Amino acid sequence: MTTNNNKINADLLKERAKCTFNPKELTHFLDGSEQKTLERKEREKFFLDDPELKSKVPMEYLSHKEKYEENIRKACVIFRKVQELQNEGKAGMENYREILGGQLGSAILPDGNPLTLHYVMFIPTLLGQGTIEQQTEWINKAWNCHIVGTYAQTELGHGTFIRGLETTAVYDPSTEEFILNSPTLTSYKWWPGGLGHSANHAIVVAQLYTQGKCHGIHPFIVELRDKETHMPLKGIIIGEIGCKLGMNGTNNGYLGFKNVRVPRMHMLMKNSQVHPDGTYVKSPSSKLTYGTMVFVRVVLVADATSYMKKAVTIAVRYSAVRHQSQIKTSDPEPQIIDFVTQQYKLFPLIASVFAFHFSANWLWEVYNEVTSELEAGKLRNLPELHAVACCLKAVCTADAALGVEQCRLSCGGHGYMTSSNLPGTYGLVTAMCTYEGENTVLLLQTARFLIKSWQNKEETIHLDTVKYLVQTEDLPFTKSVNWIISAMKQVTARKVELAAKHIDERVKSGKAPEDAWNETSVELVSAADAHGRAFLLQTYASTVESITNVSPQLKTVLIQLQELYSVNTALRYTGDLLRFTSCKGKDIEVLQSWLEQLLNLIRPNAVGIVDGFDVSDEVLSSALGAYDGNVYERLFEEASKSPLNSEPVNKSFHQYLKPFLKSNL
Ligand SMILES: CCCCCCCCCCCCCCCCCCC/C=C/C(=O)SCCNC(=O)CCNC(=O)[C@H](O)C(C)(C)COP(=O)(O)OP(=O)(O)OC[C@H]1O[C@@H](n2cnc3c(N)ncnc32)[C@H](O)[C@@H]1OP(=O)(O)O
Ligand SMILES: Cc1cc2nc3c(=O)[nH]c(=O)nc-3n(C[C@H](O)[C@H](O)[C@H](O)COP(=O)(O)OP(=O)(O)OC[C@H]3O[C@@H](n4cnc5c(N)ncnc54)[C@H](O)[C@@H]3O)c2cc1C
Repeated sequence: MTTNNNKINADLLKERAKCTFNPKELTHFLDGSEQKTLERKEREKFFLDDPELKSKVPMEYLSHKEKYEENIRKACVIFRKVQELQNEGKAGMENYREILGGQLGSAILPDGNPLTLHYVMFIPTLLGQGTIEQQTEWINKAWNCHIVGTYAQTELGHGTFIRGLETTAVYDPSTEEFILNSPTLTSYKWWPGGLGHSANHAIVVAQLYTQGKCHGIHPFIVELRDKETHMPLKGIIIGEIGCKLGMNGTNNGYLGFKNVRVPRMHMLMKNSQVHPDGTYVKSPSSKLTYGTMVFVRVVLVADATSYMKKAVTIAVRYSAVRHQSQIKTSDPEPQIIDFVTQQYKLFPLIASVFAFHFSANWLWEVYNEVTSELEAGKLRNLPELHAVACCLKAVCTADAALGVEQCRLSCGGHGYMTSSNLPGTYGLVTAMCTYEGENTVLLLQTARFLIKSWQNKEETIHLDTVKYLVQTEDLPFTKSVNWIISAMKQVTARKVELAAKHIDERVKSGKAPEDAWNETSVELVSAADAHGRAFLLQTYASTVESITNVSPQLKTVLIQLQELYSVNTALRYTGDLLRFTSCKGKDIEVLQSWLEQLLNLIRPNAVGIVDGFDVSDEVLSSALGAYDGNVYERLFEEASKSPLNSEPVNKSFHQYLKPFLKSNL
């Protein structure tokens, strides 16, 4: 998509003129500093200005096969450039976050990157699960892309219940090898990104058998394809799984094994080991095998934020440019952003970008702290990290998927155009609700931790993220963010208490604990969701309160957005507030009118705030969302790229339509 620098849309000019703060200051705040903004822009330029990373034809007009071929071409260019950055000593986490994620990554490869799994799961698993010797052997090869890997865990029959995986790895002490097999159709690996035709290695998660005993699932490094010819190696059955709702460039694959032998040292042995004679040494915690999933859940919260930033930027700018209908018959057609229902659709989404951003930062820091502790053999904080990562991943990706769809709907018919980039963005975001742990399943993991926390009150008081469960009180209603936070905590605590009580009652009535859990699971999911909301609200409030290094103008906007996020959350949970706190119907009316006031306060700054997100036109890739607001020109320009418009009459007219018309004469 080209950028028209000539003319800025008059409505956008007006919007920018009335903005009460400096959007650049917001950009620096979100990036972390002015220097970090410069680095990000330099990085974007480094990738986006490369002619090799531009497509001649819009990707959506390519066939499935062509799409893959174009994607892998670009992915190789991207990774070569990533290596260049590495060689210049610029291998920071931000490079990977942007080039693999929803910001820069999805601009260059809007249908997903077939090599993402190499960096996001293959290398992290080698680092997290390999011994020092294994890392020495594999990391350099992987890091320098002498090999390309993926993470093959999910099978046709099992994605969630990984203890039920069926792929087997049986140890043979006579050759000191593992023999991998796929004993059933349902044991075939199914889904791994890049597995179809890109990766030549995989971390394969399989049931380990040694000395006649199964020891559960473990990770193995398996070479899949010949280094030179790329042909599948003997005993490897491999292919691509076909078209999906979105992400059709990620080359997800299937994989089966027929007596594939790998050396003993191809089992990643940092946590548990198999000795040459077949003796098995147990891991200090079987859950350490699940470590890569925790890492990805943590980074997905930040990634969901990037997609939301893009979608709301598109929808808000478009809403400022688009005129439709009438508010007063005497007046011209208003900008659709002046309809309060439109503001209600979009402004809470703007606010949620900040909520996600602050929680994602918090989660990343805590993840790093707990990972250092794990390295030192301290496992104490892993359950709490797992619980909070599960619920933030679930809540933020679910909200992001709904939010992107809301943005699409808010753009009316033009939002349905591929060239708005909202359908494609939805395709990428909705997948996040399923991969790396299906959201309901993850909420149930958090619920498990909440129930245990409720039952062990003495310990819970020392756990930062859940101590409120045993400390909450039902404060009298006030029109304040503090009341909303305490009320949402109260809602969560009462939901956890009730769920615990109902499990207990079911067990007492003779139900097995597992059945009692299942029968209570709707309540459990709801409690975990509320916990996620309370966490987002609290983190938002603590972060905004601690900000001292911004101008009063920006601080005012940040507070308004925080208030909007809080009030909107409270109104989404009206039923729960009335049920579990002493607030009354009239208090809900106060919240409703507060929400309306906030929409009105944010209205003049809406375009300024999304400008402050600083998503460049190339990254936005949207006819509706570009900085200049020349929406209609861009829609036409994109339509002209349709291959059908390359000739005035398509040959099918003579072949089908004309004979049909004639036959009706
Ligand atoms: C070094 C280079 C770095 C560069 C990287 C840069 C990265 C930047 C990237 C940014 C962009 C991001 C772009 C991302 C694109 C990503 C594409 C991803 C593609 C998708 C991949 C996948 O989907 S991989 C497959 C994922 N699969 C799953 O998630 C499966 C879900 N299922 C499970 O997790 C589990 O099976 C389960 C939790 C549902 C149940 O397990 P199990 O039955 O064994 O457990 P129990 O329920 O019995 O629980 C037992 C006990 O263990 C606790 N527990 C469970 N899981 C964990 C865990 N992970 N960690 C810690 N503890 C765990 C559980 O709570 C129980 O505890 P109790 O104390 O007994 O209650
Ligand atoms: C785009 C994409 C990319 C992926 N990439 C990879 C990859 O690179 N590597 C890899 O290994 N895997 C990958 N996956 C697989 C992914 O991790 C799984 O699809 C995911 O973990 C969900 O598992 P499932 O498909 O078996 O769903 P299921 O578990 O079958 O879920 C179906 C339904 O059952 C419900 N359900 C299941 N168990 C429970 C329970 N215990 N309690 C309550 N409800 C339950 C779920 O909530 C859901 O509603 C990918 C998936 C997608 C969509």
